[in-house]
Amino acid sequence: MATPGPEDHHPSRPLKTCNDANTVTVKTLNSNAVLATYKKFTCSLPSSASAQDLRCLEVEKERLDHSSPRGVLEACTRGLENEADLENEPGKMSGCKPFQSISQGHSRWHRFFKVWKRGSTKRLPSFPPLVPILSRRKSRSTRENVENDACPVNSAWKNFTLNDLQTATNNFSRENLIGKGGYAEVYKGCLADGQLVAIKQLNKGTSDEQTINFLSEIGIIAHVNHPNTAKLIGYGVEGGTYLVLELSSLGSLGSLLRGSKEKLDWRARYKIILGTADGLIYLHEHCQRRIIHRDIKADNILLTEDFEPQICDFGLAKWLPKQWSHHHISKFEGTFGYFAPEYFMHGIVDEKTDVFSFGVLLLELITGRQALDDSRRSLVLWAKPFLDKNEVKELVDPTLGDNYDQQEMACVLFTATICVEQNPIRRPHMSQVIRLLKGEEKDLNCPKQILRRTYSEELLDAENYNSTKYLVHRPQRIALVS
Ligand SMILES: Nc1ncnc2c1ncn2[C@@H]1O[C@H](COP(=O)(O)OP(=O)(O)OP(=O)(O)O)[C@@H](O)[C@H]1O
Repeated sequence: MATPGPEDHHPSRPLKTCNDANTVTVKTLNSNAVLATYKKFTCSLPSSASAQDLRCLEVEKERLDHSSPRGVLEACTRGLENEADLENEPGKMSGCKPFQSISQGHSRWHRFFKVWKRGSTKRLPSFPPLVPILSRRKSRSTRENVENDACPVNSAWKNFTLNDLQTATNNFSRENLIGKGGYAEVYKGCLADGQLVAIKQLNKGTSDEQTINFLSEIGIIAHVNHPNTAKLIGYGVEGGTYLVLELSSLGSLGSLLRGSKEKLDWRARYKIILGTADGLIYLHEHCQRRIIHRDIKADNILLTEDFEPQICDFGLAKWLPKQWSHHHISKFEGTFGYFAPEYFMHGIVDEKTDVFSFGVLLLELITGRQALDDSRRSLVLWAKPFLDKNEVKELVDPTLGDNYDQQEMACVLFTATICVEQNPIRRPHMSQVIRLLKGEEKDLNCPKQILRRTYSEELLDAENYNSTKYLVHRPQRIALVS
């Protein structure tokens, strides 16, 4: 099976539209829906339900699941509504002032949550309301739970006024523009106390889309705290939606790889590789929630002055409840060149889709080439024949010359090879990846035997592999397809 390129189009897949050069959103075409009650949906999904219906179910599951960003935000909305209700009832709020840390921006947040809520309701035209309608007189303890456990707003974050942000960025001058993505423009800023920051202005799409992107990203970043993930300092909700992050002074790995690569010697590259792997292990395995980033790419790896990588852009990230083997999505977003085949072909999202993207990133760092070249050819397809024959000289970035540690290079090459395996089962988990990168995995020379240990030979046949088998052969976990 070939790695899908931008021109490939699976006959059963929806049409795709481009937001910018390489970032795509593929909109699902709605077919005739067979709608069932929620109960029916949860017991057995009707085979004739459209992708849109299934997406609706996914949204509702997320709303019910307080471990998902949408669930968290829904809980917040209820918290705010209840708070507002109680505020209208004199005496009910005594001694309890929820959301004090954001009181300044309260009405704005309240409006945000309303818009967000409207956004998600819009996607549920045919479903009965699934979230139990809570008593308008909720107990104080329930309200506190919502505040303490669910609200994504961290009290350490600062709520910046528009004036603060304008002053910091010289009124968002072009000279301060340091990055552009599919959803946002990023400006360098200097705060009143001298701290250098990156101010991400989410200004693409409709205002509802901006709100949803903002809340999705903030809902994930609230739970992320690792040396290799981007740090949020605060936010702004006046005159737009803004995230204020610590500035990574070297910018993105993508911009360094596209520019002159002198700075990127092998030591720096190997450090970036190990740090990014650590960040991903944290997201997948050690974070409070199981987070799939979904858009690992060179542009989303920021670098501090000493080349410490920081994974950024959690706009597409997903929380996966522990008991789900994977998530099945019907709206494709991400970046061509980094898509895992099962994501592109079947909409499957799990840790292994991030592992594939990480493998592409490794190839970029080894070769100095981009995930898609100027004629939009895939780096994976270019590299495969050389990887198979272990033709190191052909693969290694000419700007490195012979200035690299051969042992480290061998480990990185091998890891890249198995990370971009077509069959996700053959790919390692991130915790295996780090051991492979450091040369600590014992049986480095016969990895396929190690990786095969829990699955049948048949499943390892990439040619015959398909998503149905993938689901059927993972019975220990519930495959929730939405
Ligand atoms: N904290 C930061 N420090 C320095 N540069 C940054 C920072 N955050 C973002 N950037 C720059 O801005 C660019 C765009 O940022 P980001 O990827 O978060 O935007 P986006 O619109 O969400 O992108 P995408 O289209 O990938 O979703 C990055 O590639 C990087 O060059």
